[in-house]
Amino acid sequence: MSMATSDSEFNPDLLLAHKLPETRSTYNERDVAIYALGVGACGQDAVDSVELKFVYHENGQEHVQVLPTFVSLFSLGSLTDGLDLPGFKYDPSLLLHGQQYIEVYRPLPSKASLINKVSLAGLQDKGKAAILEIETRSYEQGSDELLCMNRTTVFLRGAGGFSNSSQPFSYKNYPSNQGLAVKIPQTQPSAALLYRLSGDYNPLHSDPNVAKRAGFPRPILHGLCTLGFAIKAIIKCICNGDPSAVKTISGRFLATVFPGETLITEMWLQGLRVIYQTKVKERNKAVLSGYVDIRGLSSSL
Ligand SMILES: CCCCCCCCCCCCC/C=C/C(=O)SCCNC(=O)CCNC(=O)[C@H](O)C(C)(C)COP(=O)(O)OP(=O)(O)OC[C@H]1O[C@@H](n2cnc3c(N)ncnc32)[C@H](O)[C@@H]1OP(=O)(O)O
Repeated sequence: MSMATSDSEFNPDLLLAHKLPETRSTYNERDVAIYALGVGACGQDAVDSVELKFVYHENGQEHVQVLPTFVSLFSLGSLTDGLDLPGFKYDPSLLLHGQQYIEVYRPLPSKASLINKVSLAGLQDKGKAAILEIETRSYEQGSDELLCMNRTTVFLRGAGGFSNSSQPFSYKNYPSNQGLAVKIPQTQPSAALLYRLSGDYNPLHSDPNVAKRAGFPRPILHGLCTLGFAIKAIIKCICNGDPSAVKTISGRFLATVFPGETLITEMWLQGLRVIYQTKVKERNKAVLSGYVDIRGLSSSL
């Protein structure tokens, strides 16, 4: 099935000039802790000395620390209701999260109100699919300080072929240049049901009938949940548990994960870049790969 518009309807100039609406995000210490639990913090040990600070702080919840992948939630506001892009049609039930790129400019406060400025960062025609990239820059309300940036790549199955020409349409407004093995605890069968409470209520992750219509035998795990598990493991193993060491996160979702599967993340340190790959143990299948740039190395490594 192709949801692409006909060539005459597709006008790249119109699409690239299209302004996307700003969104707002407000969160507090409770949201921070629910997110951390959703990506498995303290999942194996309720008093884990590295992970407890993401969920509870002895000096009060205002001191709870925020995992860097928490910022990925700020990109959802513009995406969950669907985007209205002129001359571009797609079937939302066939959408998959393809990649996520994150820059964190300073550690996030335990509660904040943010203004998210959203723009179209890329669009590619891959024939059988279209790839759409949405950039979200999040500013703290009041100080107007830029805290973080997310670039979300959505893989729209069946929406390719819209630029019927010898050179398929490809637009990107950003530069293209942007062994240690660790076992991450098995995800719980309820992992997606807990993670959705952080704000991504897409029924693909909870409703068996919606999952079947999208071509899956059962609901699949959120890509950003898998990313949260992987980056948390890197913080634990490479950053000595310090979430503020993380500067940039990049990940591509290679294959779907089903809640309850065991995730194993392998990581390799190259200077201040950690290259990582996450596999599902039961199927020996790579499901996520990417890199994390860190600010420095702790002396205990
Ligand atoms: C208009 C959009 C509005 C959005 C509205 C609602 C959005 C809601 C919120 C947004 C967040 C997204 C929703 C969240 C959903 C999920 O979490 S889904 C779960 C996480 N994701 C996955 O499980 C996906 C796992 N990956 C796959 O299943 C496959 O990799 C794939 C994406 C289906 C692609 O496989 P395949 O069709 O076999 O592709 P290829 O033939 O290998 O490659 C074709 C070209 O596409 C490029 N490519 C391949 N994979 C990706 C990828 N993950 N990201 C980006 N690009 C990819 C590949 O390089 C090929 O390009 P060329 O080399 O140029 O040919």
